[in-house]
Amino acid sequence: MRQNSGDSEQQMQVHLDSLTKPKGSLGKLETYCVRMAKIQNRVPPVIRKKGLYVFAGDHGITAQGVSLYPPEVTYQMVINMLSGGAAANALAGGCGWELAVVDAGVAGDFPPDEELKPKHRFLRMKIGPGSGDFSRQPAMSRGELERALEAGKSIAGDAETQGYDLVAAGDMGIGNTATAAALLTGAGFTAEAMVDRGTGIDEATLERKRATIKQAVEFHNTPKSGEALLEKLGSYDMAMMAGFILGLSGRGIACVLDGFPVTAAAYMARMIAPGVSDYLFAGHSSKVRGHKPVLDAMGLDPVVSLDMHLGEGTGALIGGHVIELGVIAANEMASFAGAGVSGSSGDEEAY
Ligand SMILES: Cc1cc2ncn([C@H]3O[C@H](COP(=O)(O)O)[C@@H](O)[C@H]3O)c2cc1C
Ligand SMILES: O=C(O)c1cccnc1
Repeated sequence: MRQNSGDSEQQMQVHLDSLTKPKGSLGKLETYCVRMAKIQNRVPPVIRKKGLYVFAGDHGITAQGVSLYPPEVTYQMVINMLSGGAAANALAGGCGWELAVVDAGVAGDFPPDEELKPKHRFLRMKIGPGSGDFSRQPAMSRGELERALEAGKSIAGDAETQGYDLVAAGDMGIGNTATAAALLTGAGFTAEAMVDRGTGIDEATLERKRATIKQAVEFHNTPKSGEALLEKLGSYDMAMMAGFILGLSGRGIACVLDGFPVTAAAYMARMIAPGVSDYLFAGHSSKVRGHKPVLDAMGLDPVVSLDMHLGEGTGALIGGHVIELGVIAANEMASFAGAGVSGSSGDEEAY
């Protein structure tokens, strides 16, 4: 049922209260349904198709030794993901999501599709072969930033064309936890709170990563705008992700965020257009120390907290699955009247 006025939240709560369960007993699943109803302007909301977009790109900051893994893993993991072998493939399959891999800025040329034979859609949108090492130069030019944001917005259009009611953003890029920490430190969080072990660096490397990020943020002394931060301290994949989130505005599509890198990109998008918060969900809270404080600052309550720290959209898929279960309940449950079940004697919720 489509709503004509801004009453979809209230109508959704009335619908939930009419179902054969104690009032409010589906807890946060009800909150998710109410938010979905508002985003779709539809009571009850529907989730017909779901799409995960994994944004891949290389990060010049890896030259400073901030990751445990070599940068070529980004390219290799894109091939692995297109062949179906990554964690994102397993979880997307398990939760019924379609997956598309986006080459936003991987260093290295991929073979043509005839040779690659990708099992998933591969969106070739490379802005450049890896972003600049932001400890000594801007991550990208203003022109590249604009192209990355535009490409991301066009992917939001793709999501609508594909018929997705729910999308998720995932990341694949060695060094991206350093980039995320730099963006958020530049935005005003402390490096101490934002820099963590990523793929599992040791104490000495963590110390170097923290010092590198502090120095880079001071070096650029960037104005606190989403665009300026992405240009100086970001990366092609982060900028494209931010563009994707911005481009979802007004399309009635909800977006589930993944872990620390994706949330950093979303934070940049929110600095550019605060209204993006209206259609964002936090799929999970990752083990990276900075993730939860940033979600708190964005007013987002993570659906699950499973100590995951993988990326690729894996946490978003699990959180998105929980949201979907709420929507399924709202669509499939009988009402008190329909099932001939007696309603409550009062109006109050017990909890
Ligand atoms: C095999 C492999 C698969 C991954 N899938 C996601 N990431 C995640 O870990 C990386 C970020 O951590 P850091 O900033 O420490 O490099 C990114 O590639 C991110 O997508 C992976 C990392 C590896 C090694
Ligand atoms: O929080 C995440 O999503 C994350 C953490 C470590 C490495 N890659 C991603």
